[in-house]
Amino acid sequence: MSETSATIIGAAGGIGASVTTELVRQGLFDVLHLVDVRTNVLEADRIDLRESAVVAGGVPPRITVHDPHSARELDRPSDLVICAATLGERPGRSRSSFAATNWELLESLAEPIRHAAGESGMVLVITNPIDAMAARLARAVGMRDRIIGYSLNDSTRLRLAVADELGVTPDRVHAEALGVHGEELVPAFSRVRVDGEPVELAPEQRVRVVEAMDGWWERWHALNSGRSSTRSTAAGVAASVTAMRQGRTLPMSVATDGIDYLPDDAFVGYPTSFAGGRAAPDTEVDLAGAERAELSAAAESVRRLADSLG
Ligand SMILES: NC(=O)c1ccc[n+]([C@@H]2O[C@H](COP(=O)([O-])OP(=O)(O)OC[C@H]3O[C@@H](n4cnc5c(N)ncnc54)[C@H](O)[C@@H]3O)[C@@H](O)[C@H]2O)c1
Repeated sequence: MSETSATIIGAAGGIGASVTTELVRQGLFDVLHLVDVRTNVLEADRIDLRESAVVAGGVPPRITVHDPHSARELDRPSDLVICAATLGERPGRSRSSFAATNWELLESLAEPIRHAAGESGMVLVITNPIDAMAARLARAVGMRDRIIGYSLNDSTRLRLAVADELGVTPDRVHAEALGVHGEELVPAFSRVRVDGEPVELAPEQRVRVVEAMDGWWERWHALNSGRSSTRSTAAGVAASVTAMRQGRTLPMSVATDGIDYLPDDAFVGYPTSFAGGRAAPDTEVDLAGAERAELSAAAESVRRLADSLG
């Protein structure tokens, strides 16, 4: 079997380092290419990661370290390119307020990303605001069906909120939060399942669940921890890698092409199929009319934000 490899851009940051640690812990790739402007941090991490794999009883992956410029010279493309690079995000500000600065950064990284993904690699955008960043990146490098935005944390939070409301453990709950990552969420109440069976939440229960979801960012930033959600994101990225390999469907931000009630040229959180190594909205999914309308408005917002980025 050929070697599996991933490139992590922004690998020295909170999210990049946590994701890398989880990929090593779960032994998901044979080769990891770590990319950041802070290569000294990556060199230290390389030593630590290799030792951690040995302590855990596994075989360390081959780890290479690059600055963004030398990443253009990677000799073989990766199966997965993860982008978690950012500059100067201010705590407490909305995700969309980072759009201009982060797009300027991602635009400068577009060529290394395209090169690292080659002809068949997937690109997972974690940098916020993910939907607009994915939309702009797809306009810059093409490969729309290989770019996805990482929004799984929204669905995790919805599962927790539904579980709390129904008094069950979250492992029994299937729930998908669609729409704009974090800011214009569309909880797909029509698709909530407990133990695989459809469950209808009463209107007042839905209100409480929506309040729990909408208030997450404020509650998190009020703690002033200086951290982003490194553990859940790392666990979610590792779970996404496994789901992609198995060709399963996951709620992620995906190109809206093929969904007739959504605008073209946008990205939005939607049940995403990974069959055949490509990301596409799952056309079997049938949402309630109100959910479709909210999703359409969310996708319009993403398209407008992406258009505004020059
Ligand atoms: N999608 C999600 O669910 C989710 C969850 C948490 C955080 N995020 C987002 O992930 C991003 C990263 O967050 P973080 O907490 O790790 O930030 P961070 O500041 O800790 O890390 C960012 C890293 O990017 C690196 N970087 C800057 N310029 C670079 C360049 N030109 N090339 C390569 N690397 C470069 C920095 O050196 C730094 O190591 C943010 O946009 C954050 O909002 C998304």
